[in-house]
This record gives sequence, C-alpha cells and structure tokens, in this order.
Amino acid sequence: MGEELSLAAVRDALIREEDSIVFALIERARRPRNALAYSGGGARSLAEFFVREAEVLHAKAGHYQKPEDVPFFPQDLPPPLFPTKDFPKVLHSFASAVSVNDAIWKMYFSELLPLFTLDGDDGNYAETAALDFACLKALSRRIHIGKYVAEVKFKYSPQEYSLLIRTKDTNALMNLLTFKAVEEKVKKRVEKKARIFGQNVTLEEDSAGKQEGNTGGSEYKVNPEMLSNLYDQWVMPLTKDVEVEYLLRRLD
Ligand SMILES: C=C(O[C@@H]1C=C(C(=O)O)C=C[C@H]1O)C(=O)O
Repeated sequence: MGEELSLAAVRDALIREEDSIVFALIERARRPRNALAYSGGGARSLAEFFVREAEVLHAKAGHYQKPEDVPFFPQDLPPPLFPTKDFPKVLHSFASAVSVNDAIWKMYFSELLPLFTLDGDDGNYAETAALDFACLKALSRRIHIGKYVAEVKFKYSPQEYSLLIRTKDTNALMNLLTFKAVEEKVKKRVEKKARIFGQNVTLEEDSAGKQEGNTGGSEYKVNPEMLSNLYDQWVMPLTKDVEVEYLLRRLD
C-alpha cells in the first residue's frame, strides 16, 4: 500500500490481491494433497519447515517491513541484510503487531486444503510446500490490508468510531465497518475470476467458449463456488477481525 489512502484505493488493492490468491490456489491445485508434507517424520512438518526457512530468507532480503506483510513465524527473524526503503507510515505504530496469521494457518491446512486439492500423493513434497507458502502469503497479505481499510474508515468518521473504541464495543464496531453490498460484489467477482483464470485455454472456439454454460465447476482448475465460499467464510471475516483489532487500539 502506498501513501494515498482512500477507501477506493484500498479496495482496489484488495481487488488486485484476489488475482494473486486465485492464481496461487490454481497452482497448488495442480498437485494432489500430498499429506506427507504436513506430517513428516520429525517434530515439524515439511510445510512448517519450509515456511520458517523461507521467511528467514525473505526477512534477510528486506521483506516484512510493511504492516500488510506479516510473517507466520515472527520470532527471531533476522534483520534485512540490504538497504530497505522507508515507506511513509500511514498507520498507527502498533499496526505491524496486528496479526491473524495463526488463524489463517489453521484455516488453510485444516479447512481449505481438503476443499481444493485432490486426495492423493505424487511425491512432490518440496514443490507442494513451496506452493502452500505462496497461498499462505497471498491470503495473509489480503487479510492484513484490513489495517488500511480500518484506518481509512476511522479517518472518515472519527467521532463515531472513537465512541465505540472507548467503550470497546466490538460488535458495534463490526457492524459499523461492515458493508454487505460490497461483500456480495467481492464474492461474485472472485467466483468470476476463478472461472476466467481457471479455464483451460484452447484454440478451438467451441471448447473454451462453452465452459460458461457448465455449472459443475470440475472443468475449472479451482472450483469457482469454493472461491466464493472461501471469501464468505474466512477471507472477509478475518479481514474484518483485523479491522476490529486495529481499531480497538487506534486511540492508544
Ligand atoms: C474490506 C472492507 O470491509 C469489510 C470487509 C470486506 C472484505 O473483506 O472484502 C468488504 C466489505 C466490508 O464489509 C471494505 O469495506 O472494503
């Protein structure tokens, strides 16, 4: 996110993240479940090992400097080894500490993976772990952009929000920041993106064009309805959790 903070700009950023999420899921769906990547032999699974080590590398390269880029294992991450740019600080200083990554981790491995990968094992565990990391990163980034959404909404109606923040009225905050009509559009759009990005592109007019009429979903690389449900049940609720968590500390 840049310095220009308006609800329209932040929503555009969320829309762009949808592409990354859909593509990451499509890529992961090329591989079957590969359950061994999640149990492994040692105390840690390959998937966890991969994310921990990848985050160390990313941190050394200068990642995780922005409040929307939140590591899953923030403990003992090394500092950047190269110069980093100081991005303008548009959020409250505690913003970096707001994280729902534990919930994202649980949701991804226990709920989501079984929904969009086929049962099976093709032995490509390392590739699978790398694909999981890409999915987790895209989901986490989208959800933590909620910090900017919250900041803009607070700036638009400071009095209204301040009152609820002072009384710690979580439910009322949740209601105030919720826009059902926007959520419906988001669900429709991600479903459409899954349909468009996840179709098999061929040179024969017929086969590509006809897919629109099919309803099953199996001809797409990820099921479009699954995408819409993912947003409905997890992505948007978690984004709103981030918004509430950010707002509750906004006056500190
Ligand atoms: C992110 C926003 O806040 C809420 C969460 C939404 C989402 O996660 O997509 C959409 C609408 C709002 O209910 C927003 O208003 O854009």
